Amino acid sequence: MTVPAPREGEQAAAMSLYGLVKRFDTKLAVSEVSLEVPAGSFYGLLGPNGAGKTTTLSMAVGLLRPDAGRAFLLGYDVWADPAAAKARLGVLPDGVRLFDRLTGPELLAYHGLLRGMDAATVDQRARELLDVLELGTANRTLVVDYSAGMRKKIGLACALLHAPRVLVLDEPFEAVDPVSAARIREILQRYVAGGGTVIFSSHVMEVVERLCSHVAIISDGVLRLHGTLASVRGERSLEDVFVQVVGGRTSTGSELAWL
Ligand SMILES: Nc1ncnc2c1ncn2[C@@H]1O[C@H](COP(=O)(O)OP(=O)(O)OP(=O)(O)O)[C@@H](O)[C@H]1O
Repeated sequence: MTVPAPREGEQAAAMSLYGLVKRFDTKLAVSEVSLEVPAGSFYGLLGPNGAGKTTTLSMAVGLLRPDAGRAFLLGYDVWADPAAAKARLGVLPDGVRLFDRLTGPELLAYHGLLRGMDAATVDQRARELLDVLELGTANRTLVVDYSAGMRKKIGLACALLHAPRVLVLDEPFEAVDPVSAARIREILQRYVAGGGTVIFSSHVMEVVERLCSHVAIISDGVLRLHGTLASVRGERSLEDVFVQVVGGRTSTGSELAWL
């Protein structure tokens, strides 16, 4: 496939995807997904379970090699020039695979070293992140012993540590308590107001409706709708649009009658 070369740097879209395809055996998980995420947007990727959100985002950030298509991050080819792309990117991956035999501060220090940051900056930012995300009291706990929500939060801290230009977050609010969710929303809103771009996947319409400037809806590996929140939603609620686009089985009223 011929792909127009996106502009690099300041003028580039935060993320450009061209015809991404991924197949697992006979299952076509992602089918020709193309998407442009404007710099400075708060972009929500919506879809039902198994729609292909994680697979798409994994290919977009260089964690899963596409069968076809290309992904650009701020104009840098994620697969051909991974160092340039990944230097500008923070990722909270699905399932948050972490080096979990470390404490939170150790994990952040390790991430900082991998990113080539100086120790004093890492130390100062790590302290702030642990404090803001209310992980400071668990400083001596190994990440392996963290709860699911705490793992999400330390994963987010790792993604933020090097102050990336673009954040890609897989279900950042999943398993997180309401107080922490509010804190995370606040951090992300401030980050976008400061010029950053957030792309995140979610099932929660209310969160997407509250935060996002743009949304995309994916189902069965196909991008069904995308654009600004206002253009996708129109006069309806996002949930109505989602249900209409994604479809789903209609209740007969007699299911699970034995229950
Ligand atoms: N490693 C894998 N091997 C085989 N099939 C896979 C693999 N990863 C994903 N799939 C399949 O690809 C499809 C898309 O999965 P994906 O995890 O991208 O969906 P999702 O939209 O993130 O779902 P959820 O909201 O439930 O997390 C699903 O049918 C899933 O079973």
